[in-house]
Amino acid sequence: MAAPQIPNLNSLRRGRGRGRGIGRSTDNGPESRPSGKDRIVQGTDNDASVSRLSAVDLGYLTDAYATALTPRGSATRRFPIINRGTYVRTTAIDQLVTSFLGLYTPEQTQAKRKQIISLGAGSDTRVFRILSSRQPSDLVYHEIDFAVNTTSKIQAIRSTPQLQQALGINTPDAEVSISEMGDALHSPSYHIHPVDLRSLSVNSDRDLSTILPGVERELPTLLVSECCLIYLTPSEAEQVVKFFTEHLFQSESQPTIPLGLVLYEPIRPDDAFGRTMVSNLATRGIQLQTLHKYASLEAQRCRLKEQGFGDGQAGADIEFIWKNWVYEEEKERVAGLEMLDEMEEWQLLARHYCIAWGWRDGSDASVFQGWTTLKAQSDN
Ligand SMILES: C[S@@+](CC[C@H](N)C(=O)[O-])C[C@H]1O[C@@H](n2cnc3c(N)ncnc32)[C@H](O)[C@@H]1O
Repeated sequence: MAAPQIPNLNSLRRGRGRGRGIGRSTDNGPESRPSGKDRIVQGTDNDASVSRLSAVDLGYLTDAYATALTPRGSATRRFPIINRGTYVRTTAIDQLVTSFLGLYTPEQTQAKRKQIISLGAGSDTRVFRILSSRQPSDLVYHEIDFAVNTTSKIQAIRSTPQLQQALGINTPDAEVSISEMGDALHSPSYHIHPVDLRSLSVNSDRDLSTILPGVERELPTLLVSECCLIYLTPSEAEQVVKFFTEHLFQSESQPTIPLGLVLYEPIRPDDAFGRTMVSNLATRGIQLQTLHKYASLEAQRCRLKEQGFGDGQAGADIEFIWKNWVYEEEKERVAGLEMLDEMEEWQLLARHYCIAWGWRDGSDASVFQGWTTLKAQSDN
């Protein structure tokens, strides 16, 4: 990239960016005029970042980037059961992601490049944790969210050298561009897209490179929906997944690309705890729209199979993962951080959230090999 096009992240201001052809992001469907419901959904990211910071501050998680990505003044100590839930959810998804990425060898980065696309990434810190440990990068990481949330994230990146360093974009010659509106960011290993997922349609006649610039259609790819698709209607959520399985990563001219999906979402809405969970969220205007359709682990596995991940589907609730994925020593460490005397409440809460994962091997069965060894839950 020629020097005059390289923006300085510290001095860039809204509206002065000189992005490489990244225009104003007004063409992404329903988000141009956010409804009240959309605003509430966008605001759920705040809850997620505050919970993450609470778990970090108390020693559950190590995450050097959580403070920079939580709105100033909003740090709050969560209840012990919430902190433990955040710990299990984060470390379990980390485990799935690490297994997908495989061992890091700086010499072979080009040969083994992979791609992650995080749906509704909000202020998630995973990209900073991963890229800071894989330089030079063997990974292209994409994050999609509403423009309001991508703009805040980009503002945090602009004002925090530590975040820029993690992304490898802290040097004067770094190839990075930010859109005029300050809502899209593109660099060799990291892209932030201000896109309403509901605008991703298999019937779109738009040039794919303009919808999600930087996506490499030939790389083994992992989609992550950490509490995101649940806010869409069942048909919208299905359309989003189809966009990737049938449109972006499927073409007659290339062998099928290895593709996986990791979901984290609530389940079991129909028992007493589930009903209370749903009605508590409803009082805040939050509706978990796919919850009844994918109400059990079995329903999640069927969903994955039907929606293009035919080579493997598995899932487990958070309680199962705590019991079966966390080593005894680590359990003791975590249990020692805070008194958790509401054991029954923890179990109830943890049984109402799950992680489900599914994949198709495509041209390379080794990509998701590691997932076959993870302990999954066979019941409902
Ligand atoms: C509960 S937050 C989770 C954030 C992040 N994945 C995490 O776990 O920390 C849900 C996120 O999904 C995003 N989201 C929900 N519906 C979306 C849509 N239609 N398009 C883009 N992003 C969406 C919200 O804006 C929000 O940032």
